[in-house]
Amino acid sequence: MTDYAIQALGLSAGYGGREVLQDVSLSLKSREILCLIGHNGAGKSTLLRVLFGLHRPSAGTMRIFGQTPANHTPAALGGLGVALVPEGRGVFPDLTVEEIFGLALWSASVPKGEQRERIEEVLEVLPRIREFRTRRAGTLSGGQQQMVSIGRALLTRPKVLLLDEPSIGLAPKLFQDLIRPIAALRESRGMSILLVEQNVREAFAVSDRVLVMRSGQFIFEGAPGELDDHTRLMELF
Ligand SMILES: Nc1ncnc2c1ncn2[C@@H]1O[C@H](COP(=O)(O)OP(=O)(O)OP(=O)(O)O)[C@@H](O)[C@H]1O
Repeated sequence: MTDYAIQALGLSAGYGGREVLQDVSLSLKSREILCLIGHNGAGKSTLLRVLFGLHRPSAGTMRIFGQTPANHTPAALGGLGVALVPEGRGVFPDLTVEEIFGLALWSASVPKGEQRERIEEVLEVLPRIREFRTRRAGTLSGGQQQMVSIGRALLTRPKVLLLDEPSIGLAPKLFQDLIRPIAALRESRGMSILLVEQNVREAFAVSDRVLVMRSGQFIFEGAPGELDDHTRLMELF
């Protein structure tokens, strides 16, 4: 068994002939929390979409726990244990939280007899969802919707969680309340997490390693403590 959750080598990707990711290589260790930061448009979301099979790279290879996905689709990557929580939550506003979870369980082909247990597992991590599970997602606050979005991803029991800017629209304290129980899944469930964030203070507090991206390339890799000096951080942005 390899020690790496993700090994990506030489990934390039873009849109309509414009290259956004340029020969990017990244490794995420098993049980590691890696924080990816960078300015708007640097290519962070594109990288997550490539890693989840939503966007096909024009070059490069990927292995998940040492295995090459059979094809470059979310079904194949999901089958190897990868889940993405997209930027902007993406919850269906007219559906209740229970319906959203039901749909996620159905599309992941989780047998009926196991569905209750899966939901209970998610409620253990994010207990506040219980209070609003019968409400339509469109009536929930930003933080509550973010919990639903993360909860939906956890229902598939991922081994690798890709989180795209979960703090957007949340007050720092709310983000802290959200990210800490997710980060704890590394210990309790052996999960590996790739966290794209702008809220560096809270994100660094839970991360083992930081990558900084600029114009589709990594320009820094190191421990969060190396960027405590904000002047350094500003130079990199
Ligand atoms: N579907 C798309 N079609 C065309 N161009 C796109 C598409 N999605 C993203 N881009 C472009 O690709 C570049 C990288 O975008 P991406 O969303 O990956 O950056 P990001 O680092 O996640 O930015 P942000 O922090 O603003 O979310 C940007 O120039 C963006 O305009």
